[in-house]
Amino acid sequence: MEISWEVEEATRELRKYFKTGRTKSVTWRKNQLRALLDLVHDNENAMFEALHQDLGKHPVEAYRDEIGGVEKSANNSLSCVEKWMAPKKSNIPLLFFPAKGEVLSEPLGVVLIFSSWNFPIMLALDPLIGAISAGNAVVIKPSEQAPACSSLLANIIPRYMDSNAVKVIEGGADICEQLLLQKWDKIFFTGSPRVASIVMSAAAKNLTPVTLELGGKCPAILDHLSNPSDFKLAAKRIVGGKWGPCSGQACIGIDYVLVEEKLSSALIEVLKKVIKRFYGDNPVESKVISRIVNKQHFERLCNLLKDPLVAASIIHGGSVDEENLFIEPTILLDPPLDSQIMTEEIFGPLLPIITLNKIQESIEFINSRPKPLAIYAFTKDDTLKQKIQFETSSGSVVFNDTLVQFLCDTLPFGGVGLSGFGRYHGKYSFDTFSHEKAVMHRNLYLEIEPRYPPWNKFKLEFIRQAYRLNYFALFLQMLGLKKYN
Ligand SMILES: NC(=O)c1ccc[n+]([C@@H]2O[C@H](COP(=O)([O-])OP(=O)(O)OC[C@H]3O[C@@H](n4cnc5c(N)ncnc54)[C@H](O)[C@@H]3O)[C@@H](O)[C@H]2O)c1
Repeated sequence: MEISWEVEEATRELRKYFKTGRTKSVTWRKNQLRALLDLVHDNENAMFEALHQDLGKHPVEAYRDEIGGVEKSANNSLSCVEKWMAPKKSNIPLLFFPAKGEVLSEPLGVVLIFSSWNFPIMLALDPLIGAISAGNAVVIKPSEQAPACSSLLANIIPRYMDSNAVKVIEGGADICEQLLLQKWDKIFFTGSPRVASIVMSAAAKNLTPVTLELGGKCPAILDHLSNPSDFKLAAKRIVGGKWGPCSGQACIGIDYVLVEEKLSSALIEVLKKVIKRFYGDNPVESKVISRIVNKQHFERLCNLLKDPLVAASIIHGGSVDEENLFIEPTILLDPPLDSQIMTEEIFGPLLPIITLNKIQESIEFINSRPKPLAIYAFTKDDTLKQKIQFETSSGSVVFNDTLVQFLCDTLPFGGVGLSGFGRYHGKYSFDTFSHEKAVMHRNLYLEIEPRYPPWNKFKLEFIRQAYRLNYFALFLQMLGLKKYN
């Protein structure tokens, strides 16, 4: 494959600049974070416009889910980066006495960030914050499926940030493939499992580490909530967690709801009322609900509804408007479990409700499917909470709310199994783009001869006792009777 001049030149320049060591200084990192904050501040309206153009996102939703989140994350990194960079002292076991140990976080080098179209600003700039905080040089490849945001980022990033170290390269699959032929020190990918496996195969050629932020089917479990106001609040949060972010086109949005059969009609009634309150009598005219990103995804979602058994399960909504790429908030009751809508990530405004005899069956239901990026559960039952926490596996678990984990910088964000691997946000982003280097300082005295050949029984016994003593010393340290160094 022919590599474009832009791709070759960009990676060559970044590598050369990274080698100068300038990106490693705390001053450079902080200046870049400040520049990013200026960029967001000065271009807020342009971002609102681009997000509206690509996805019909309302400015408040755009600020809540993207622009505000980036500001919050950059401010957090700005105030913590010096602390994160500082070498961390490490206890060294007595076995190695006399010695000192520390852990140094060093930048990985030149990194590549692929972002997705559904949060095109957030998913490009939030990993960038981690990458520059950790002192790396970066290429961002925004999603070509959100073209207004992609070209806005390509236009403004060089005007604010150190363009020797941060570059935006726009394009589709062809450019992605060219980028993947270059050597990177890390690839941070947000997108689908299909493309993730292409990325991982390419990365394997150079043993490049990858972080894969993927999606999946995130379930919401609704338990008995005897207090009617709890039930209503849970239903409201389910609406917020399904249609709130980008009209369901969100990796951590609710994909389907699990509820006991006897509660399903009450749930549907409340959901309908909340949908009406949020989006009005005629949601197609609503200015607060995002549009489907493009015709291809619109058709994909319409096809999910074409299966006659699925169509028969629609109990609310279902209307579509191709011209405006709009699909009404739609609720389906018990579509067949082997239909596409229940086997593939929906990534749109369709909400299947799956009824169970007992809510405890939700554990088995979830465990019989690929590991989701998030599990949401509305319950006050501690036993059920324990079962969900310890008997299922997912990127995150949230009790009695939805989506909030994404904005919480102190928690790691990432998937497991088919929903991806690696984590970011806050300090986790810094770690994702750093190598933790072990440093040990020893002195040139106190030589222990039994560690060297020629071997004999005495040396074996000496090493055995030295290792045991080491554990004894650790035991003393646990009791607070011994301090290393
Ligand atoms: N975990 C998360 O944080 C998160 C966030 C948003 C979306 N997602 C997931 O992303 C998916 C939807 O996003 P998408 O449609 O943008 O995904 P996608 O996999 O189609 O595209 C993601 C990125 O890969 C690039 N790409 C496309 N073809 C490529 C190729 N052949 N080689 C290399 N790169 C290529 C795209 O340009 C884009 O930048 C959903 O599965 C969703 O759950 C996950």
